[in-house]
Amino acid sequence: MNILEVKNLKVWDVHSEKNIIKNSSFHVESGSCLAIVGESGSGKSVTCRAIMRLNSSSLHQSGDILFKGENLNQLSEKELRKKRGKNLCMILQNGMSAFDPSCVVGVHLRETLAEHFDWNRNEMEVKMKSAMESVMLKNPTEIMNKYPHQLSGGMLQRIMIALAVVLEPDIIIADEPTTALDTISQFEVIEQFISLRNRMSCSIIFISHDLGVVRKIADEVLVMKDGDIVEKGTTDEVFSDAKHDYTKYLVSTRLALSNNFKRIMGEES
Ligand SMILES: Nc1ncnc2c1ncn2[C@@H]1O[C@H](COP(=O)(O)OP(=O)(O)OP(=O)(O)O)[C@@H](O)[C@H]1O
Repeated sequence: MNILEVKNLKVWDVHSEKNIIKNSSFHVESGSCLAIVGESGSGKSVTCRAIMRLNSSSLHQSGDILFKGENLNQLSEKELRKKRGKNLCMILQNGMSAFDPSCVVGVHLRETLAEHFDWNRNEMEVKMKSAMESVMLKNPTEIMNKYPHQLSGGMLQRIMIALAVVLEPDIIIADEPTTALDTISQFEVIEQFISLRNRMSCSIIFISHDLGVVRKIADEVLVMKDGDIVEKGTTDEVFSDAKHDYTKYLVSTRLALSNNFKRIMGEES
């Protein structure tokens, strides 16, 4: 069953009249992970933000975004707000931008949970603590009393994943969630995504430049170039039998890069 079906999505800039997403159609199966790959500027983030209807107001969009059969493109902003977080949850590149810098993270977490659940403060803290421990964050109480700038990028990403564990969304959209992290934190955050996938039955849309990670985490891959989907298929198909020249190029150059990286790190290629 498809949890999300995007049909004929078009996004354009009303000022420049540039077509950013030309005519995209794809689906996400329940419980599966779809990776979106493609060069910088190909339209990966705009596609994901269009699903959540979070693009800036100068970008207009048309088409159908069917979430469990309901067209998100036709909901009012108020109706959609109820779905963001609880049904569709977005984890961004930079954890710092997701948190309010003026309050400790516990306040932000409680405010988010209060929008969706009737839990009292104690119930919220118990659930958040257990979720934070499950993503290997030690001392959750201490962390909840810190401001975002007092925590590392990797910790903030893991707090976002812990929040997703508590919210139990149907779909998590992760837009290059490890780009801003150092190699060790990247590895830890990816491990948490894989464990999240295994524990929860949620679906994931995962944008990444790292084809090594995509190969590890995704069931299906969608390749974008200049606002078009040039290829889609299962991860095995795309990596072993790419049809489009651009995908072949991407797979050969990116895997060569990651093999080189492994060699530098002293690992087998
Ligand atoms: N608010 C905006 N107004 C106008 N153009 C935009 C806006 N946001 C994105 N774009 C343009 O849309 C195109 C696609 O951008 P997008 O951020 O989706 O690329 P991307 O594939 O996610 O790239 P990256 O991998 O670098 O994040 C780019 O040409 C970008 O300049």
